[in-house]
This record gives sequence, C-alpha cells and structure tokens, in this order.
Amino acid sequence: MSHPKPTVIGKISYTNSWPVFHNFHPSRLSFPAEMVSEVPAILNQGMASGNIQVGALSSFAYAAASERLLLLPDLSVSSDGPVKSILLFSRVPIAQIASGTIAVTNTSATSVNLLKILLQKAMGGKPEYISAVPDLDKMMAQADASLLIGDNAIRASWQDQGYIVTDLGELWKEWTGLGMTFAVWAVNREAAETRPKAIAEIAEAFVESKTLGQRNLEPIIREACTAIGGTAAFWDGYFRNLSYDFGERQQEGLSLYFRYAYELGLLPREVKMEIWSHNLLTRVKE
Ligand SMILES: C=C(O[C@@H]1C=C(C(=O)O)C=C[C@H]1O)C(=O)O
Repeated sequence: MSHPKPTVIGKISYTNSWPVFHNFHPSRLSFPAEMVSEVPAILNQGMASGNIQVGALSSFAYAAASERLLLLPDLSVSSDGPVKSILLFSRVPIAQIASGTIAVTNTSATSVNLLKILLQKAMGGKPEYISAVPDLDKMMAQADASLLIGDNAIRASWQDQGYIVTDLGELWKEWTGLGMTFAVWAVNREAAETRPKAIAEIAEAFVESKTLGQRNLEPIIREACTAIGGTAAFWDGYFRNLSYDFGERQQEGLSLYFRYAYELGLLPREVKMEIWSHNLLTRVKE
C-alpha cells in the first residue's frame, strides 16, 4: 500500500503568529503532516508553488496567488492601528523621503507593498526601493530609510539609534480609518479538493489553537522573552494588541489594501477573496 504524502503546513517563524501556532501540533493530526517554520517570503514562495499546501503567509502573497489558494476562516495577523513590528526607520520624516532610497526587508511582501501604497497614494512619493537582508545598520548605510518587520523590527525598536520610527499599521489607520491584515491562513485549492478531511481538521485545529493561545498567553510570553528578549509586559501588550480574527472589520481593511495595490499595478488583477468552508466557498462581499 502506498503511503499518502504528508501535508506540508507553513508556520511564520516570527513571534507575531505564535498565539495561533503554540497549541497547534501537527503530530496530533489523524494523518501525516509536517510543518515548516520560515519567514513570510519563503512561505509565500512555497504556497505559490504548491510545495506548502496550507498555513500562514503574507496577505499580499495570498492575493498574488489567489487563483490557486483559498483563505481559511477566522485566522489572520491584523492590527487596528499601531502594530509595533512593522516599522520604517528614517533620518527624516516619512513625508520627506519622496525621492530618496528605501531599503526594505527581503522577508516581507505585505508591508513592502503597504509602504509603496502609503508613500505613493497618501504622500505622492516614489522613492527607489532596494531589497535587503534585515540588518538595520547595513540597510541605513545605503538608504535614507529602512523597513523592518517581525522580530527584526521589534529588536531594532529597542535600540535608540536616533532614527524616526514610523509604524505602518498606525499610518494606514490614520489614512484610511481601517485596520490592516498582514498575514492570512490559506490552503491550496487542489489540496482542499483532494484531501478535504485533512484540511477541515487543520482549519479546526488552528482556530482551536488560537483560542487556547489567547486564553493563556503566559507560556508564549515566556518563550518570547527567552528567544527575543524584552519584558513580559512588552510581549503581553504586543500579543493583546494584535488581532488573529478575520471578520468583517479585517476583511474591509484588506479589501481596500488589495484595491490600492491593484490600482498601483502592484497586483495584476483585482482580488476576490474566497474563504474555504467544509463544503462550499464563501465569497467575501465587496
Ligand atoms: C505583524 C507582522 O506581520 C507580518 C508581515 C508580513 C509581511 O509584511 O509580508 C507577513 C506576515 C506577518 O507575520 C510582522 O511581521 O510584524
């Protein structure tokens, strides 16, 4: 008898997604599965190519590959205002970088395009962007400003280097009045068709893990203190500030982001958000 290939599940290695992953154990699923923990850019490639069948990825990358992906319900990494880990470090205020050079972390997709949208649509700026490994000193040596995300941004925000720090979640909220969804959970359409039971079990396990994680943040906070540093109070505030839901509010902010991305030519087509459910597809209303 041939053994079914394990389902490959993508996990964002940054702390921001830990509350959803902490109580998610692939070994407890009733079918073979393996999890890869990577920065978003690597997960984005895996989901687009089909090497990873299900898991978290940049919301922008979902949009770019939405023809082969479906969203999983009730899961995201979102903020309704400041996010505290998507930060632009600059020598002059952001409004003055219109024609400068910005180094952007090569680990992101959503935030890099969010920056482009904010600069171009809200401020009329069109700087030159260079993709770089997330190292603030090296980035600032070759650019006027640098975009970091995740734990790299958090660590850099703890060092006082005299830079102006702009939180892109906060800027998006000020400009649009809406929240922003940075990561979503998605499933490969083919996998959803060929292994529906496995996908249903995974979708359920993620939501259950999220509920447990948010109910008891303590072990997650402790792990973050050990792995990244900082105080328990910081991590408590950080995790509580993020939303892991994907309700109407989150969908509204993300729809606008996708529309702007399309208008600026960052996305090749308009995105119809389709959410997987046990038997039928739910199309997010526009
Ligand atoms: C909140 C964050 O959201 C992240 C930002 C992403 C992106 O910019 O592509 C992708 C996944 C999220 O983990 C963060 O990394 O700080």
